[in-house]
Amino acid sequence: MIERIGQGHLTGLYDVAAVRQIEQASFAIEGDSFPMMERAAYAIYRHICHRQPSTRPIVVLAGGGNNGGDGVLVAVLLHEAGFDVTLFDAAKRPRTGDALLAWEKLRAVNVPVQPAEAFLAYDRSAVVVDALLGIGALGHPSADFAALIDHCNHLRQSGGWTLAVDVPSGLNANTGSGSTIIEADMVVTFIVDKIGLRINKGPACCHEIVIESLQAADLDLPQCAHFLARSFFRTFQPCTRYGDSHKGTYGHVAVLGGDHGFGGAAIMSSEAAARAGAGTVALYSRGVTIGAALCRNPSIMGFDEAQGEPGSVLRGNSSIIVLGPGLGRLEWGHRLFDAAAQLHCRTVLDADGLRLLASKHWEGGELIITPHPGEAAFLLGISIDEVLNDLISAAEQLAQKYRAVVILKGITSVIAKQGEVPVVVGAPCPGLARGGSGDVLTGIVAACWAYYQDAFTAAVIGAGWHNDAAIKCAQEKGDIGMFPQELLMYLQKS
Ligand SMILES: NC(=O)C1=CN([C@@H]2O[C@H](COP(=O)(O)OP(=O)(O)OC[C@H]3O[C@@H](n4cnc5c(N)ncnc54)[C@H](OP(=O)(O)O)[C@@H]3O)[C@@H](O)[C@H]2O)[C@H](O)CC1
Ligand SMILES: [K+]
Repeated sequence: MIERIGQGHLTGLYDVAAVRQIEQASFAIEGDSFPMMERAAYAIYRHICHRQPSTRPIVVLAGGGNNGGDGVLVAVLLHEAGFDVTLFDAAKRPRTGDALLAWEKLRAVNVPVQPAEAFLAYDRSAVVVDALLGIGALGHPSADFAALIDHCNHLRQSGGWTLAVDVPSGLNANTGSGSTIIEADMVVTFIVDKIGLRINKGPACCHEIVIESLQAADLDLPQCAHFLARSFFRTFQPCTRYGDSHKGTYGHVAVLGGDHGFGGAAIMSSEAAARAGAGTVALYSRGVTIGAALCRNPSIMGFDEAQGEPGSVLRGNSSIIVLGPGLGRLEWGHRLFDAAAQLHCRTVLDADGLRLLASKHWEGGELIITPHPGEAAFLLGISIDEVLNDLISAAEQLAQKYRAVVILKGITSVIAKQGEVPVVVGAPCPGLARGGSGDVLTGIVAACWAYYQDAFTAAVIGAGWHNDAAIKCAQEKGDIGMFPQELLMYLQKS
């Protein structure tokens, strides 16, 4: 259980196997599977009516499976309501089961149908309903499907609007991976929220996700992860100050690092800890870095390495150490890493600190580690593709191997701890794709850990808060215009 986050804010993310189980249980209760397909189609139809003018042309791309079946029934509903709808048929073999029943309905009302290849010449600014592939897709889309997906994305770039049925075609609903994927303005996903929509490439292809439960059976199945939506930060202020508090109430963060050439990383991390509300923040670094840090932010305490040992910057063993930003891989960094381990304080470990963790045994305090997929691959001794193809498992393996709370960074981040359901946080923010974003994250997470005693809570709230502030910052400054340290000014903006 995560401190401060009510269960209502954490929603379940499921894999395809769980969806199939729920589907089968629902069909058994209802004694028929077609009514659920009809409810799916009606849900899509309602969203289109709500979002798009009835004068806009609508294209339905329908595959041969049940995802295509949903699309076929949507075309029927739209046609009956007077929309200008054309269905492009991408089935490669005769339809069967529910998909065939849907097709017979379409034939009965004479919806205009064209072969899928004709879509490649379609150039109107339309609403496209993507019903090519759903949770039954196997592997990458075939070449002809990939061409349809590319053309759909091209139309969207030129003013189209795309709604994906259940899953954007080309996206693996379990792993969030894919080569050619539909970019959907809206994804109407059925029964439960699916893990692949929320991790890896999923969030970048699903601009808005709506879950339609379709009155499915309510089974208590294991969740792959929980999801903490950004909306949590609309009402939750992570570093609330209380009237009767003092600086000691909010803990102490000590950033150790910033070797020659990398001073900025340690400066950003310490500044982030201060802005995120740690009671006191100290930076232990090279003299030149300390000078620059104090010029930027005199509220931190700067300790030149010439003045003493790293331990001198702690305030008792409840201090939080940040180790990694600007640590470097030279002898200086190695010494600092060994010295930090000896202090036995709770430690947030990132960047070069993770490289050292892979080669040295950590006998220090409790750890939060914050690898990106490349660092995770290195720490686990596997390839980056293996990490990306199962981010949840990679995060869990790291948590177990290093006995740490893990923030596996990506478009969204996966937070894992042994014995806890992993949590996915965040939403795409291209402005974060630059050096320094991770340094700022470590400072924010350290500050959160200084006032929430629980590491998992600090990691979840810290990672989500960093992402939320970054999105607000990018909205004002632009993805290219924002510097990582500038997101700190948005930590308290509602
Ligand atoms: N009543 C219900 O069953 C409901 C189903 N819903 C919707 O159904 C889909 C899942 O449907 P399913 O038929 O299991 O699978 P899909 O339609 O997603 O995919 C199967 C078809 O796709 C072809 N396929 C598979 N992989 C590829 C690929 N890599 N490239 C191209 N084509 C591919 C496959 O073709 P074959 O030649 O292999 O037969 C099938 O034609 C679910 O997502 C929902 O949308 C609703 O939940 C409502 C109730
Ligand atoms: K689809």
